[in-house]
Amino acid sequence: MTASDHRHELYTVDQVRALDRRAIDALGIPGYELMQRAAAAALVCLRQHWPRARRIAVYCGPGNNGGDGFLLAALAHEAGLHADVIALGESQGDDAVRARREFELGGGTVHPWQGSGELPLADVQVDGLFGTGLRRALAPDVAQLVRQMQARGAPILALDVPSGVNADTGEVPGESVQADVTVTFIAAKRGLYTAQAPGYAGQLQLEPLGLPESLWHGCRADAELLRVQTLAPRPRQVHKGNNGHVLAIGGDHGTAGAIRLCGEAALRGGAGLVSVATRSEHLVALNSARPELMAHEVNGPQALAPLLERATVLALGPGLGQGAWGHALWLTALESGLPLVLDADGLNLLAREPRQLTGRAVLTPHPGEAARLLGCDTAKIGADRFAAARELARRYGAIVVLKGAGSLVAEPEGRVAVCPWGNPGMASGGMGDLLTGIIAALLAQGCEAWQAACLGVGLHARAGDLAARKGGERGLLASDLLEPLRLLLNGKGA
Ligand SMILES: NC(=O)C1=CN([C@@H]2O[C@H](COP(=O)(O)OP(=O)(O)OC[C@H]3O[C@@H](n4cnc5c(N)ncnc54)[C@H](OP(=O)(O)O)[C@@H]3O)[C@@H](O)[C@H]2O)[C@H](O)CC1
Ligand SMILES: [K+]
Repeated sequence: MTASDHRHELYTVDQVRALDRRAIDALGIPGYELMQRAAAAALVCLRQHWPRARRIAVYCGPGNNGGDGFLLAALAHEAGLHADVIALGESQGDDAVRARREFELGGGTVHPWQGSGELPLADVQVDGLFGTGLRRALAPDVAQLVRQMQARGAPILALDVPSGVNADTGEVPGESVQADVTVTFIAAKRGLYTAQAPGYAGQLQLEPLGLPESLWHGCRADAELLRVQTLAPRPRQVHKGNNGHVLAIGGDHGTAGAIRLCGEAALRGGAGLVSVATRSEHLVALNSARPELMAHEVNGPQALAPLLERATVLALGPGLGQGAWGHALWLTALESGLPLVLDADGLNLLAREPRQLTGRAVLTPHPGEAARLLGCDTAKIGADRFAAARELARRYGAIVVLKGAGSLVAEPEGRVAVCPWGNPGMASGGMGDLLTGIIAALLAQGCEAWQAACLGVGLHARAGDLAARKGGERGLLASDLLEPLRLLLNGKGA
């Protein structure tokens, strides 16, 4: 287990608590010392990000997150900074009480938050309100404080978890601090990377508090962060047959765009050949727009059969519709037994006619499709995306990509990877069609399903970030990702 390994591991709150316990019991490091190390690491982080800060305002909650805040304020005083501390009521727990007393004994004054009132001037605000102990939405008086902190305009450093974010699920049950930087201690909490959390955490920094590697040995993590991966360079003596043949099936009346984006992404994703089975009305447009696509008119299963013979991987669903035409093609495609990526209406048809797809399928639902596949509402999906992704993978016997902020990749045995890339500009039409084509292309080039899903999700999100860095998030179009995708696939680009 190397240092980098556990830095890519994601933990639940309970697992982090087990690590705490282990540090205290097995390594003999008192909890208060962990708090002191956290405060010191947080002050270093603050001065790295805002080296000219002279005045800080520290907001302390009732628990140990608040304790981190009190000790940071005490250290800031010792370092010559001015620290104002505002506290939510009394401190709970020995360590938090001790930390508060240490701040006061050092000459600090704690100002109780009365539910309203002017906040102190500050170059940087420190959020020590709640961390892994948050158990419900922020109360109105705390939500008011958070709104005033945001309105102050000074940057916010969140300690461990932005206050208001559920560290296990990434859900924000009410309001939350919107941090510029979150410094999280000992282990990365899985909730910081998915659901609403990425919009509140700002830049994430993991501080292991100088604990020895042995602490993580044998400690189970719940999930892992995707890492940058690329495919091995192509051998010189290669011909198009070596890189598979993707057959994209979809594009009912009026939805040629979806199947075209999917086919084009499969080409840019490196598939050797890409055919498209679609409505006759789209052929001219497809062939003139992208002649490298082999577009075929398919009016029913009979016409699809010879195309299935030649294909090695299917991309089934973009613009497929749920009518008789789409349903007939969907059934025939599933019966072919070919490896496949199932998306959009291909998923909605699966929700209507559930079946196991063991071993050869990647499903790419957004939360709405996921809800239909599980027979629940999207609120339940958002309440615990990890559980939803795992249940989908188990129930359908497939690799599942649960799309959205912090997309998750899950396999039936329970393994989950989280995508740390992507941006709000990608919430636009066609992005999903692209992902389907990319994953199909990777399957066609010999990746097994888990690797194709992880690599495809990572390439897709990083291409979105590259395109957004170039031209901004607003107005980002799916086709803007095609060029960056090719760069990243070949190990070029940022
Ligand atoms: N894990 C580590 O290595 C370290 C952790 N540290 C810091 O400790 C916090 C976790 O501290 P904890 O005391 O468990 O929890 P919090 O400080 O996050 O919450 C404090 C209490 O607040 C109450 N609570 C929860 N939600 C709300 C709410 N919405 N409104 C009001 N009050 C709330 C809750 O008590 P209740 O009984 O009222 O539920 C909590 O107990 C961790 O995040 C780190 O910052 C160590 O200091 C460093 C190492
Ligand atoms: K916090």
